[in-house]
Amino acid sequence: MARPLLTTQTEQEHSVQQKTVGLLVFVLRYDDLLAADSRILPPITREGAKYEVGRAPEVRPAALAGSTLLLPDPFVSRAHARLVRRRGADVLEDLGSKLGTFVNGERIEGPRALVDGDLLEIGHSLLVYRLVEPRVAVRLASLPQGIQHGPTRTLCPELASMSADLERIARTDQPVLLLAETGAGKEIAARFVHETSGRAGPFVAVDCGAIPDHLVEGELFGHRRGAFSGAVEERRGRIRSAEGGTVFLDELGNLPESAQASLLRVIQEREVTPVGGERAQKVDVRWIAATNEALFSEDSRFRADLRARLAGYVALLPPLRRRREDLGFLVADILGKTGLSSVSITKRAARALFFGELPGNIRELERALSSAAVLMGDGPIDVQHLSVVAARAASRASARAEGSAADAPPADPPTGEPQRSSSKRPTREAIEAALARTNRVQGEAARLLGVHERQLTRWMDAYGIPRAKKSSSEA
Ligand SMILES: Nc1ncnc2c1ncn2[C@@H]1O[C@H](COP(=O)(O)OP(=O)(O)OP(=O)(O)O)[C@@H](O)[C@H]1O
Repeated sequence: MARPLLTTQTEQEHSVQQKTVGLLVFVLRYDDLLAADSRILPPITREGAKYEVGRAPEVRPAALAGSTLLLPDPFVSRAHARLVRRRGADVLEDLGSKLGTFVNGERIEGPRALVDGDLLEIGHSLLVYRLVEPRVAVRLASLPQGIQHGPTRTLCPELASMSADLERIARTDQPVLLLAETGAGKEIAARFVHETSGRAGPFVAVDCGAIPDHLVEGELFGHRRGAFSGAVEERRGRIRSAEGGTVFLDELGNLPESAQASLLRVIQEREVTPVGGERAQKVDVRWIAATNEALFSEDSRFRADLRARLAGYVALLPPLRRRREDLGFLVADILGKTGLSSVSITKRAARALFFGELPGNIRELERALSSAAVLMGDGPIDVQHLSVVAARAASRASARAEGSAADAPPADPPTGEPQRSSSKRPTREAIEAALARTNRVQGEAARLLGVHERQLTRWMDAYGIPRAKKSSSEA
């Protein structure tokens, strides 16, 4: 039969997919959140090839045995589902399993072509489907347990390649600029660069948003005794304290304009003049900066020349919702710190926590799991133990009722797009809801509301809302 000239949308999607390879990642089992046995499964690359998904006879890491993908999960049927490569797409079918096969929380009734980022539930196992370029698939499939990224491993293709780049860049003296949403792991990445750099000096973190404007220069560059009222003794300043090591400028977007000019000189000249001092002092430091602001947008107030100096290597770290394949390692890392020997989670709670947006990223996951681990008693973690999920639902409902900006979805990582900003003052309740949602961290609340932190502070002052924490490290 002659092929129609016009292809259907599905066929067009498939032809796009042919340039990519589908990777199935076993992420975690709801019954054992401490297992940390996430792994990338061998990809199906040949047209018509298939594998069946079934229950492993014993508890062992998920693996392909012959043409069967064996999952170490008693809730998986012996012959549960089938994955077939058909016309360039990976198609998932349920094989009449007892508990069904779910994609993004919906039970599949017929064959379902998978798309990038799909979340699969088979029994009590969570898997993520990712589409990647063939050369990335080959590399990742040869490292099924992921690559090291700071304290944990990553299976996320984008982060894995960024992490490999960061490791190479770390050994040079190139400055690194980390762009990511709040709580997405910027400081973890900065420490990773410092630790792999081989630099003998310390890692000194400076939260540029947490220091009052008039003290920033003294804090960074140090000061002579008597340089200003209150300067009762001489201070080296953070930059000189990092001699031979790394200065991590966190929340760079909040650095006051006057300090931006002075910092530019320090980076260019590699010397620091303390406030009130006359002689410049040589410094040898590596610069890493991080921000969740759109520094590259045209209307950014940030100095372009300083940005250019700090942007030796720019890493756009993915938010947690774009790296759900790492949930298994992250969850095991976070819960490992609680000292518990076993932790499980109900399907309902797992969906509420792992399938949601998580605007506070890893920090939000960390807080949610740490408090759930306390509240669950003998377990498992259920929805009522996840106060963050309930708080978000309540805040959404109240924001909807107020018609306020607090209901806005989380922003994507800074891409150079101008940020949303609103000069219209939200209601007092919307501001309170944003503060409650972010555990009263002002920077994060401002981001939720789509405004600069200073704007939020002005609104809080106008309503008489007590000042909150500038950063989460004050928690
Ligand atoms: N791989 C990991 N394992 C366990 N916890 C992690 C991991 N990565 C990050 N975290 C935790 O998540 C939280 C946020 O990480 P981090 O401070 O690096 O994010 P950030 O992007 O710098 O946040 P902010 O924007 O608020 O400065 C921290 O409490 C950190 O300990």
